[in-house]
Amino acid sequence: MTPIVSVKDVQKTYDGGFEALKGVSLDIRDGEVLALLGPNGAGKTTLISIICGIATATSGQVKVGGHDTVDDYRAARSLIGLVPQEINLEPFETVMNTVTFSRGLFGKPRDDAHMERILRQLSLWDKKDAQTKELSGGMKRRVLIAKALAHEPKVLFLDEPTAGVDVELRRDMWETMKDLKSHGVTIILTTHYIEEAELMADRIGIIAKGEIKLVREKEALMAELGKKQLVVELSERANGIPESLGKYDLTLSDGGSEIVYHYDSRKDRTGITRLLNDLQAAGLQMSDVRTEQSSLEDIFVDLTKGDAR
Ligand SMILES: Nc1ncnc2c1ncn2[C@@H]1O[C@H](COP(=O)(O)OP(=O)(O)OP(=O)(O)O)[C@@H](O)[C@H]1O
Repeated sequence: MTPIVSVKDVQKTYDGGFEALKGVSLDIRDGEVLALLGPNGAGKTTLISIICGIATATSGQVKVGGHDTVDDYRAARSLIGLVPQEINLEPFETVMNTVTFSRGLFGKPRDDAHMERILRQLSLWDKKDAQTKELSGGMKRRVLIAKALAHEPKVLFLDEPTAGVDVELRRDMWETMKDLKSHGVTIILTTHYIEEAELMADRIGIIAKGEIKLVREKEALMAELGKKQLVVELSERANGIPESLGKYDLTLSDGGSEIVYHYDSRKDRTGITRLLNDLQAAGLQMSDVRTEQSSLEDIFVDLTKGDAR
């Protein structure tokens, strides 16, 4: 399937000489929710700004729906809705006018039915005549989404939609995102919250120091969570793994005082009982046994260690 957004070798050096993106390539699939996780200053906003045509790449190419974001800016931009991090609404304007105006900016004809549909979908219909300054923080964020959807884009970028919002509002936002996805909108969301990525995303991308470190199906990452390690502490250091234990996935660690067994905890037979018997039969004395599990958080911390700027 042709990706709805294709990013190829995008590099960005800001005027001061700082390299914020170091050759990023990424394909976004039609209809998916992709969560971009990364520490502060990783380059998430820079990447989104380049895709949306707000910033220019120093080199590389971005296409949206097959349209080059530089050569064919208008066509590419009209397929994109952007919900920024900051709330930037006209305080004295009504919700309806705010959203209608956004549609007009894209040269789209007035469409009252579409306006009603998105305002209802975002639970803002009751507030259509209210001035934006009269709205709660959560409603203002939903108005930003309505604005971004006003011109019927195919792809919606949400830059940290739930940063600094309370738990209840975060849940509301998640419901809104699920609803939009069910209506076929492709969603790219940047977040610091691993829980949010786990809950919302079809795929998870990890970005750090201007580089994409990993893009994986969430299910595959979850399967990774199923991978566990059994660490067997030995009473005496071993020089190597005995040949009789060659059939197990074992590594020797901590200078030979631990044997680590990698296994899949979701399987019916983990092989642990057999391994412990075989260790004993091989003459290895065990002093302790513990299990360890890798989580998305571990993977994230591992990949982005020391990368926050
Ligand atoms: N206009 C600019 N001029 C110079 N440097 C900039 C500019 N905008 C961003 N940067 C730098 O580029 C890097 C990436 O910034 P960016 O805003 O893309 O990160 P981010 O991943 O979105 O971070 P956060 O999670 O804090 O929003 C940072 O080191 C930032 O200081």
